[in-house]
Amino acid sequence: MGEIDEAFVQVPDHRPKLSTIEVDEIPVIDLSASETEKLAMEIGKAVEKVAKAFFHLPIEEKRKVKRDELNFTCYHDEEHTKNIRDWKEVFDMLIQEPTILPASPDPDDEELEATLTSGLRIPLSLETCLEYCRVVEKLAFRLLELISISLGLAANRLGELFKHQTGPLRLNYYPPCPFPELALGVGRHSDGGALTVLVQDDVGGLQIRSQSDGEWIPIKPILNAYIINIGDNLQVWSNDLYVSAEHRVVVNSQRERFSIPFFFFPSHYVTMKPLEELVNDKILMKYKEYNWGKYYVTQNGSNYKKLDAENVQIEDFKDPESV
Ligand SMILES: O=C(O)CCC(=O)C(=O)O
Ligand SMILES: [Fe+2]
Repeated sequence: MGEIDEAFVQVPDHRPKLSTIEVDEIPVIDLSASETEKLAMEIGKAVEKVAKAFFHLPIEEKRKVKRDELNFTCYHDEEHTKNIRDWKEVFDMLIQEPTILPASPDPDDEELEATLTSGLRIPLSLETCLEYCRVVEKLAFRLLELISISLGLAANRLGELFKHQTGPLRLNYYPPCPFPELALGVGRHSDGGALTVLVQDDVGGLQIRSQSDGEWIPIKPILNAYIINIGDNLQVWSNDLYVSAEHRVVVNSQRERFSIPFFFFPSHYVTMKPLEELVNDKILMKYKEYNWGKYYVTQNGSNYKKLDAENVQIEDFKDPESV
């Protein structure tokens, strides 16, 4: 079986227990009143086929479209979450045509860069993926409306921040792993944006950390259901009324696994801070403000490889005065 590369090995506290409990704690919401979800599911199946065909290409072919520190789309097989290498391969493409982002993480550099996904020359059907994005973004806007209303805000309050959304669609591929007790497909993290709309196949492996006792709860695959993750942006905007979900992926030695997260990120110029409507003299802002575009670009550049220090995260903006 050989030896595992040290870069993949989790510290003992974060190694997965392979016999996990089965629970039904995750709420399931039926939004099937419109055709949008049905259509998204159908195109989603086509995207899964596209992903399978791409990841089964020889590694040399995939590496021809490999990302680097400056261009953070396309193929990547060296992502480090919390500084440990993930047992996975990914393909990222930006959703908005074009997507506008800061050209560099440097706070003084005001240059912007526009990326057109459909212009890429890639052995993968980008049109199918972009068609899927157009349908899923309708679902994401609808979810944002429901969340805005739940916070006592106007229905379009959050959606307005996504006029020039910056998120990627990601294709995740987890090859079988001979060391599933030592490595993780994705290490523990919460998603950086507002919402993630995730489709997983029937293999299973996604786990979410219970807020009450810290246990890892497996998210059982449900046919034709999306998993919706609350991301860090909603935690900041809602001043901790919504909490981003910590999750990870365990791998197995038998079956490969595919998943497709759609990351819904706001416009690059959005200033991240708790919404004014949700704070007052008594409820203080729990986060200091920061610019979304620079934060995102900084985080992406550093996920690229192993670093000396941990990646930038929302905890870095927690206001010590408010806790
Ligand atoms: O593969 C999954 O189920 C989840 C992947 C994930 O958490 C991510 O890509 O951020
Ligand atoms: Fe995630």
